[in-house]
Amino acid sequence: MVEQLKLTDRKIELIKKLFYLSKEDENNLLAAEPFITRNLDVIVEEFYAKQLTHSEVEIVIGDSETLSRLKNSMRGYIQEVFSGTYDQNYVTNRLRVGIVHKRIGVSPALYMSAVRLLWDILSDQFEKQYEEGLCSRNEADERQRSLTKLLMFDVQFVFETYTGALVAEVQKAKQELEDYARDLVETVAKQTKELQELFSQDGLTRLLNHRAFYERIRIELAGCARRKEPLTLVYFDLNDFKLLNDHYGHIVGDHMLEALGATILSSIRETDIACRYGGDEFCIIMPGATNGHAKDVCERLINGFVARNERHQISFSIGICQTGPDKPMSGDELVMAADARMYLAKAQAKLEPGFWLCDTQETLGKFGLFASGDDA
Ligand SMILES: Nc1nc2c(ncn2[C@@H]2O[C@H](COP(=O)(O)OP(=O)(O)OP(=O)(O)O)[C@@H](O)[C@H]2O)c(=O)[nH]1
Repeated sequence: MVEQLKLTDRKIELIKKLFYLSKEDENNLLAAEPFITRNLDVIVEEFYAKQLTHSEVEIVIGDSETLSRLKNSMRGYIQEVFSGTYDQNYVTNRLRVGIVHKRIGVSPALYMSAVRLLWDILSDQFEKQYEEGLCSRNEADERQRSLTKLLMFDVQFVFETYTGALVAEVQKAKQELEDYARDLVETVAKQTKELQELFSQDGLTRLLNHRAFYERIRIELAGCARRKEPLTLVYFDLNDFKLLNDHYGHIVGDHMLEALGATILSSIRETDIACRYGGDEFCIIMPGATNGHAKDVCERLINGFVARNERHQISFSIGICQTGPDKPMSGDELVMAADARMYLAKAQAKLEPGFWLCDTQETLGKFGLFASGDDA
C-alpha cells in the first residue's frame, strides 16, 4: 500500500508549500539536532513515561518487548525530525507509520495525543537550549514554529494512509458482499430452475407432466395462431397396459414407460413437445406440423418402440387432431378431439390387436408391424 501511495518529489514539495514548510524551517530544525541527539534517551523516556499514564495506551503497547521496540522507533523518528531532510524517504516512513497504527489499532485520538505530547516535550527542549545559552530567544521560538509545521506535515501523511487502509477495508468488505450476493443470486436462480423443472417434469419419463402440458399447449397455440400456422396434437395410450403390469409386475411396466419416453424424444423434432398426460397416456404437441407430419412421427415412434420392446408385444392406440388458422381450437378442445379419436382407434385395437391410429379426417389406419400376441 505504501508503494501505491508513493509520492513524487514534486507532490511532496507542493504539500510542504501547503504547510509553509520552507528551507528555513528545515535549517531551524537541523540547527537543534546536536542538542536533541544528546538528550534523545531522556526525551524518549519522558515521552513513554507520560504516555503510559493513559490506560488506553498501556493496552495498545502491551508488553515490555513492544515498549522497547516502540522506544527505538521513536528515537529514529526524532532523529529524522531533526535531520533537516524531508524527502521521499522521510515521507514513505510516515506513510508506513499510518499503516502500522491502523493495523495495531491505534485510534486517531491516541495518535494525536501522542503527537501533542511529543510537541510539548520537544518545545521544552528548545526552552532548555535557550536557557543554556545555546540559542537566542528568537531562535528557540523559530525552532518551535518549524517543529509545529513539520509535525502537522507528518500527521497528514499518517492520516492519508490510515484512511486509505480504512477505505481499502471497506472496499474489500463491499467486494466480498457483492461476490456473496452474486453467488446467492446464481444459486437461487439455479435452484429455482431446478425446482421449476422438477415441478413441470414427470419423475419417471422426464417428459413434461400433465400440468406443464396445459401451460405449453396454451403458449404454442397462441404462437401458431400469431404465425398463422397449424398445430397438431398426437394423443396415445398403451393397449392393455394393465395386463402387462399384472403379468410382469410394475417394475417391468415402469421400464416400458421410461423406454417409451426415450423413444418419443428420439422420434420428434426439437420444436415438438413430449408430455406424459397420465398413467399410460402420452401427448406430443407439434407446433407448425400437419396431420401428415404427425403420422410420420407416429410411424417412427412405433418402429422405435417395437424395436425396444419386441419381447413384450404391446401396442398403443393413437388419436391425432390438427388445428390451424382455418379451424382454431382451444387446448381443451384439441385434447378432447384427439382423445376421442384415440378411443376410436382403441376400440378397433380391441377387435384387431395392433397399433391403430385415427386422424383428423377421422379415418382409421393400422400400423401393422405386429399384432399384440399371447405374451402381453
Ligand atoms: N408400471 C406402471 N403402471 C402404471 C403407471 N401409471 C399407471 N399405470 C398402470 O397403467 C394401467 C392403465 O390401465 P387402464 O387405464 O385400464 O388401461 P389399459 O390396461 O392400458 O387398458 P386400455 O387402455 O383399455 O387398453 C393401470 O394398471 C395402472 O396401474 C406407472 O407409472 N407405472
